[in-house]
Amino acid sequence: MKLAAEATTPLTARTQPIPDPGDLTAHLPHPTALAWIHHGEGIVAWGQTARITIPGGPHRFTHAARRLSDLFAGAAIDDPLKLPGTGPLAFGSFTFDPATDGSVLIIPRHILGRRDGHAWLTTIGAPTADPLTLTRPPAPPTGLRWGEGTLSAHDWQKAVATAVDRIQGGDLGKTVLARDLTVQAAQPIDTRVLLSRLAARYPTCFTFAVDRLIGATPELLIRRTGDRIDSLVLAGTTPRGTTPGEDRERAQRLYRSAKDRREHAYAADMVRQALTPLCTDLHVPHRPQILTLPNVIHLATPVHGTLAAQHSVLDVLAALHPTPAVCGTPTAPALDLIRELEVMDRGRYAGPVGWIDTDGNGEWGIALRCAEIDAHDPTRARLFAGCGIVADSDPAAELAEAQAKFRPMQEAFQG
Ligand SMILES: C=C(O[C@H]1C=CC=C(C(=O)O)[C@@H]1O)C(=O)O
Repeated sequence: MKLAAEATTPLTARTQPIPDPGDLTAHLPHPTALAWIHHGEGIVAWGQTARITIPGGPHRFTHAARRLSDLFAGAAIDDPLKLPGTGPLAFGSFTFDPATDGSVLIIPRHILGRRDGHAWLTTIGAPTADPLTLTRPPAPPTGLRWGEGTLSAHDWQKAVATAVDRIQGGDLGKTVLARDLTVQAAQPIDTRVLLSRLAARYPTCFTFAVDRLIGATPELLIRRTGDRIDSLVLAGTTPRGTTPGEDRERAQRLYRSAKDRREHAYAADMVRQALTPLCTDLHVPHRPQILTLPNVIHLATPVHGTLAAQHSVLDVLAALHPTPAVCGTPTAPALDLIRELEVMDRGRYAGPVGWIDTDGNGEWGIALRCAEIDAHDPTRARLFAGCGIVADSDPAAELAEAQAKFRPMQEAFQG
């Protein structure tokens, strides 16, 4: 496996407690930013001390973990706080398809964090004068032009109908089909504006940015804090209603829908199976809960467990990804059908996104409700949304669901 890294060796890192900075996104000095924010807490970062690019392959998480621990190994760390997210860490984002290149881990130069009444600034490498000074004020995107992505709405519904036929024919139980939209802005897109809008409007989601991929995902793939792990499995969705009464009625219909409960059970069962061998105890409720977001209502299963051994958060990711929430079940035929019917490369959409520290702790979501800014043209981006497809899925209803899932990012662009 070929890994590219560029680093100051050996790594030095200093974490300093600081007064509460308030809104984390307001302190990002550059349009390119790294972020993981939940309920206004978390970490934002900028600059690059090291970058590990990870090619596709079956052992990509293991190899990424090994390369990262080589970089962290000789580090001289001054961290009086020793909290999750203090000290040096890497942000990461992996491609959805295990076979594709494009996964990345980035050790930033500066990290600003706030959590549980603490706030801190970590500098990796030589100290610099006042890293919290804005060098360029954020500029909202203007002159937006929207376009259909790889498949038109009509062709995507045809793909959904084909998937339903294959599922009814017995090839598989569930797949997940996604589509993309494109947006063109008049100027290079400033990540900070999108981040601050998403974090303010979707505080219960995990607002993230890693290497041009930005979004606010409701789905926590895995959080590892010492030997404790948490996950929030989502699958089964209905768009929000327009009144509280309609919301209640939609939530009840979702909860009672055999189709959505089956779609959800595939995902919750797989997470239980994947985590059981890694844990001494694992709690997966038998019935899902209702999770209401500003745009959609989901079926949700919160999972908690205790790890049996020293597995890093990347080891746990390797066991989980891709879950049926984004791929389907069984995994191999579901992935083949996605490759055949979507006709696009998902890139890092629906892949794991998050951060990992030197102890192997971290928080990783599934990169949903997101956009990827073009690597070669920073005025362009692609938005993604997908839906679980089972034997009785209706293409028109899935299209409406995908449109509701595009809303957070579309509105983040629009203001
Ligand atoms: C694939 C997506 O959502 C997944 C997560 C939650 C609910 C889903 C659903 O009900 O289809 C999907 O499995 C997406 O938002 O692009």
